[in-house]
Amino acid sequence: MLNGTNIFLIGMMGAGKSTIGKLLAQKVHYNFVDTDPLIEQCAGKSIPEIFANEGEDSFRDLEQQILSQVSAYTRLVVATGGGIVMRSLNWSHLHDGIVVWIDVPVEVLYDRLKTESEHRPLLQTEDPLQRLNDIYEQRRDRYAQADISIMVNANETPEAVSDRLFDMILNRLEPDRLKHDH
Ligand SMILES: Nc1ncnc2c1ncn2[C@@H]1O[C@H](COP(=O)(O)OP(=O)(O)OP(=O)(O)O)[C@@H](O)[C@H]1O
Ligand SMILES: O=C(O)C1=C[C@@H](O)[C@@H](O)[C@H](O)C1
Ligand SMILES: [Mg+2]
Repeated sequence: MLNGTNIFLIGMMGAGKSTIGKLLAQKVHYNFVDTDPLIEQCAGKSIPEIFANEGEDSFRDLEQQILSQVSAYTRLVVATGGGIVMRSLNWSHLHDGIVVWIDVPVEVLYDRLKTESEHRPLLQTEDPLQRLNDIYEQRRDRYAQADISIMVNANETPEAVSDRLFDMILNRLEPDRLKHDH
């Protein structure tokens, strides 16, 4: 049904790409990969260290390289970094697969991230909520280029999101599936 086509999860930091990606991979019997830890392994340092020592452009170069390598494989659910959508070249790889935007209100993102914001270099600022709003505005049009958008509210568990997403993917691939069920 999926024919090995990769599924790429995009969206803001804290949207749940890594959490939901693992659950979705189990449901579709795919392997799960996450570009952020792959970048850390490749660089031999943490993302905050890469940002601090080499700067964001170097991080984005590594991100582009890892995405290109990952895209050579099939049967993957790929959790991406929140900023991967901003390089146009990355879209040539993303569009080889099914792209899913996990869209979460900025206030919910802020609630989730405020206890672990030290791991997100882009939130090292006086007003992280404002910063999240600014980033969302800058990226919204790119995220909206996804094949599937799923809006997630504050009360929906990762399991519920992955169940709903699974149905959305099946319905996109086989729009008549529900009719055949009856
Ligand atoms: N549906 C959800 N409900 C409640 N908490 C969630 C949900 N999804 C994710 N979380 C929590 O939010 C935090 C961020 O989730 P996660 O790391 O999966 O986001 P991400 O999109 O991969 O972020 P990043 O781009 O920074 O890697 C984690 O603590 C996770 O447990
Ligand atoms: O939104 C972003 O630009 C980022 C999100 C994280 O996944 C990491 O890729 C990194 O912290 C940058
Ligand atoms: Mg992640």
